[in-house]
Amino acid sequence: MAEQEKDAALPSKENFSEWYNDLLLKGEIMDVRYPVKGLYVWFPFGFNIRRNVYDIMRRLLDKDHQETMFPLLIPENEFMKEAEHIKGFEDEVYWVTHGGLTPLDVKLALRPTSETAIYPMYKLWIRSHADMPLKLYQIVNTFRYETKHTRPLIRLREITSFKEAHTVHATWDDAAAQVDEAIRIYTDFYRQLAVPVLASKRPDWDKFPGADYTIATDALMPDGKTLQVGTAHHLGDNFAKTFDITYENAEGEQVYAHQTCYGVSERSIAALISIHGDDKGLVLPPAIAPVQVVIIPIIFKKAEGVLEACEDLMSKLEAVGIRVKMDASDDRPGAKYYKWEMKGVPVRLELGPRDLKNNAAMLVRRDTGEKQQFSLDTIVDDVSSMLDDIHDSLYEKAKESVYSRVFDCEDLDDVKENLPKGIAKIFWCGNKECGLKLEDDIGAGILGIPTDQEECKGKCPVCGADAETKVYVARTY
Ligand SMILES: Nc1ncnc2c1ncn2[C@@H]1O[C@H](COS(=O)(=O)NC(=O)[C@@H](N)CS)[C@@H](O)[C@H]1O
Ligand SMILES: [Zn+2]
Repeated sequence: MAEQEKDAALPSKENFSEWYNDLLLKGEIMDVRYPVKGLYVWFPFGFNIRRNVYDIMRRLLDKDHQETMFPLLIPENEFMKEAEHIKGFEDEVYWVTHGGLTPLDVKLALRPTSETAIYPMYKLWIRSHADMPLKLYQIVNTFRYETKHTRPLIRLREITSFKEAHTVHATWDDAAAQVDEAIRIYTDFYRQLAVPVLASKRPDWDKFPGADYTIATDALMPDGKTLQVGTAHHLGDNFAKTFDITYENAEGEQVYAHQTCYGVSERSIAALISIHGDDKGLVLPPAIAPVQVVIIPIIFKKAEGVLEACEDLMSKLEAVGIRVKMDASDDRPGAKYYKWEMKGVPVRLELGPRDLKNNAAMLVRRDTGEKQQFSLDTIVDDVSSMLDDIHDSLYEKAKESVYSRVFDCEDLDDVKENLPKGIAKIFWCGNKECGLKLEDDIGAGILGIPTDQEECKGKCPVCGADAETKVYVARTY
């Protein structure tokens, strides 16, 4: 790792963009120095976070999904089948045209997402009711020739951690229920990352190409912009008609199946780093921290049993499944504190000769900096409950930060005044021209109709017609 960049201090989180980019290096998350635009390299520490994050996703999905893997390369004739879908991806798809020096007779798309790789196989696998609901997912890399500003973890050209689920159902309603279940799973997934998300139904012009409708989960970033961190799409029978995915119904007729797909990427990691980090570096929710406790032995001339006591503590903590590391290097304690704070280790345990004499150790919380002595007799339970407290307080703080930046607005001036700070809620009559004019006028996007929207009456700020819904609007990544 290039040491020189790591020495300068981390910029303040006030200048979020510089802080974020510098932290990806100092926190050993991703190295942006790979010589292809939009492609980045995972440092092992960052990759360890990724593994913990996707273990949570797998635990949630494996309850009633199965994981599999489809090919990366999609033949042009399959890719070009779904008209809507092509329109959505034709200027983003990478093509493979040669095998070695030999031009391919059929050029192959690098999957930007995998509907057109998977659904020709679903056609072969779906025969009858008994084959549904089919719920498969894969965690793969996908490729999109993004023309907007690329950013590590946020907007990549190779999405390295694309979790895509693709389900098949007998009816439109069954698929609609699955879309709701997908959003429930995502909300739970993000709760475990201590990241609050707002779910809303995207306006029609912003739905996934080829879908009936899209429900998205957005996270609110420190700079007041929202990041779309997960989406679930009701595909109706659009793709089933294109790929001829049918099953025999009770009356013996062949009917088209109904489908959903839903995806999350490494944006999940961008959100947790951005929302919880501070001016000293990463602040990692314990559930995904590669190191949950770092033990720092405070040694003077003679070790006086400190090292042995630390080793003993380490094995006790490991025995209850806590991820613990001891830093017995000959760095000064202050340098050690700086290093492990930068890497977001939730709890630091300090143990010196005096502590040993008092049969105690010092626990320091990374999120609040609070220091407190605990008896060595109860320290394992104290560490476990401290890790739970850290998660809960990170989540409460993050929720508070979101709610304080969602502004219920009466008119467009109100919206414009509040947009730099976060999300605005404003009435909208629902028709497209008003929506596009609204977006144009405020220079921000309509995120959509909140899924937890209660009935309300008002006037569309553009045309004055009656409106029954308020929508979230925000500047977005
Ligand atoms: N270029 C990108 N870099 C990082 N994440 C991305 C990128 N493009 C999309 N994503 C993430 O991937 C999620 C799913 O992408 S998507 O286009 O909305 N949906 C699909 O591709 C569907 N096939 C569901 S898997 C998005 O919600 C967003 O969080
Ligand atoms: Zn209107």
